[in-house]
Amino acid sequence: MTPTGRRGLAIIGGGKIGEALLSGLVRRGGADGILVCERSPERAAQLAERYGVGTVELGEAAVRARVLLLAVKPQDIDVLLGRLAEHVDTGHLVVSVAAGVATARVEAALPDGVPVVRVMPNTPALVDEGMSVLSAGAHAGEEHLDEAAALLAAVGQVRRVPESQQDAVTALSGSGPAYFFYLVEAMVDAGILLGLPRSLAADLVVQTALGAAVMMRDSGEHPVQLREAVSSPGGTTVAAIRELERHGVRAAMTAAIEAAHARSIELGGGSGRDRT
Ligand SMILES: NC(=O)C1=CN([C@@H]2O[C@H](COP(=O)(O)OP(=O)(O)OC[C@H]3O[C@@H](n4cnc5c(N)ncnc54)[C@H](O)[C@@H]3O)[C@@H](O)[C@H]2O)C=CC1
Ligand SMILES: O=C(O)[C@@H]1CCC=N1
Repeated sequence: MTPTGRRGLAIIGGGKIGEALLSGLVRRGGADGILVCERSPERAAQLAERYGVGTVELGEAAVRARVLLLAVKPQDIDVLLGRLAEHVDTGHLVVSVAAGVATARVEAALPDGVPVVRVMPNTPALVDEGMSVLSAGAHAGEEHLDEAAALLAAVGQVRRVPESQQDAVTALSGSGPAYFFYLVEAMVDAGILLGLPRSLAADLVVQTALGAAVMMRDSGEHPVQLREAVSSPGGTTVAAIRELERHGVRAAMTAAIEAAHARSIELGGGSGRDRT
């Protein structure tokens, strides 16, 4: 049963991803109906000022909000769930974005039957270009998945996967923005090495990254075809790509994503199971 008076969403944990989601949701629908519960009073005050949202204690969040979005570190999730359990019932929808943490682990800490949806978002939600991937827990139905999807669609794209794929998703799109930032950092540094001013190098690389991303999204062509179109015979691009291959950049990327996958499993204490 859902007590009347419960409405909207409470974001529990207003850190980097909590803020990324919050900013997009407020931009899209305003601050009304969004609460933030944040352990650090300074951070809570900062978010209240920045986004005009109300800040609440954990118990009040559960009394006032129907959807509880848990955005604390995997290492903090058990303590949070322990405190949350007495305030939650089956009328709530619990959405967890904690990397690696299986829905079964969240469900086990809460009263029986509480619907749980696991989501892996990413920080481009800050600019409405997020990628959020959803999986249902044992007590979450289509309506819960739809509700979580509608929420996250406000800040970017949404996909659904079986929960067993969530650690791979985490390694690819959850952590993925950092790989691109790292690459851009390296390219800007190379431009500086070649004598360009930092701000010009940064502008060139960021616009190039954006243009390349839009082409990959909109052209309908495979990245290999797009790369071939840049690579003139005997030209500059093939000279550069040969060095990337020689230094094992492709293999390094594979190893990096495998390491993120392994770490996601480790953080969660094991791989998530799919619903049967
Ligand atoms: N940063 C990212 O790009 C992404 C993070 N995630 C996941 O989101 C979660 C949060 O990550 P970040 O935002 O990067 O961490 P963060 O450390 O920036 O934020 C966590 C926030 O939770 C607060 N907190 C901790 N325990 C609390 C409690 N009991 N009640 C209220 N607030 C509490 C902390 O004070 C902190 O502000 C993690 O589980 C991570 O795996 C998922 C996708 C992307
Ligand atoms: O690094 C992390 O653990 C989190 C999960 C995905 C992105 N950031």
